[in-house]
Amino acid sequence: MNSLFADKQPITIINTFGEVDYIPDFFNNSDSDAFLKALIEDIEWVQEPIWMFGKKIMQPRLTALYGDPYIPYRYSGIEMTAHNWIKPLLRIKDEIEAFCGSEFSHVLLNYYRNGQDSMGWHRDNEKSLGENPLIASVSFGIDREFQFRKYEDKQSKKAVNLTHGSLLLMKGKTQQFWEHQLPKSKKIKNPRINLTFRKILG
Ligand SMILES: O=C(O)CCC(=O)C(=O)O
Ligand SMILES: [Fe+2]
Repeated sequence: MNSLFADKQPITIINTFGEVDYIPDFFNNSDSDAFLKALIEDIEWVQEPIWMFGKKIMQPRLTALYGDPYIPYRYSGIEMTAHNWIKPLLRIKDEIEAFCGSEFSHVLLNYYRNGQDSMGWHRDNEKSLGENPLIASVSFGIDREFQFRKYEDKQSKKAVNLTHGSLLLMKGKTQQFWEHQLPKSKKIKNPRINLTFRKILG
């Protein structure tokens, strides 16, 4: 690992059938506060419809896609065209790339306005991400519980509390063998933003 990051020791969340590492304080508190504010204000948030069991419903969160604007990206049946990078996203991307030692082409952003907003069980296993994608997930705002379960043994579960300024790395065969979700939480009144950096293979 890059020695600049010697103080950022990952915690292992999953180490069978894939690898998931967690770095709670990847960004310090004041940078994280500034990123949360800038992203809420500057990102072009939209609420997209999705088809569920033949019915059109609105996603329970706001989303946006930034990255190379010439590569279209399909996600849960929606074709999204990326907005071009903006400054705060490039600052976050640079830090994550230096830490991971790999590059990303896109970031998918999710804005959970409060505990009623959520994301259901899924895998990020689109063909365009390749066999064993590295997905780098950054969180700002209120803590939310993030859950994993084995795709073929849904009783086998793991959970991690994703805190303000944290980085979660999903690697190797994780997207093949594990699903993940961000469940609703009635008590939570505050917003959270999540960024998943991905590399779309052209
Ligand atoms: O909000 C999160 O922590 C998860 C987001 C996610 O799984 C995704 O964007 O694919
Ligand atoms: Fe995901």
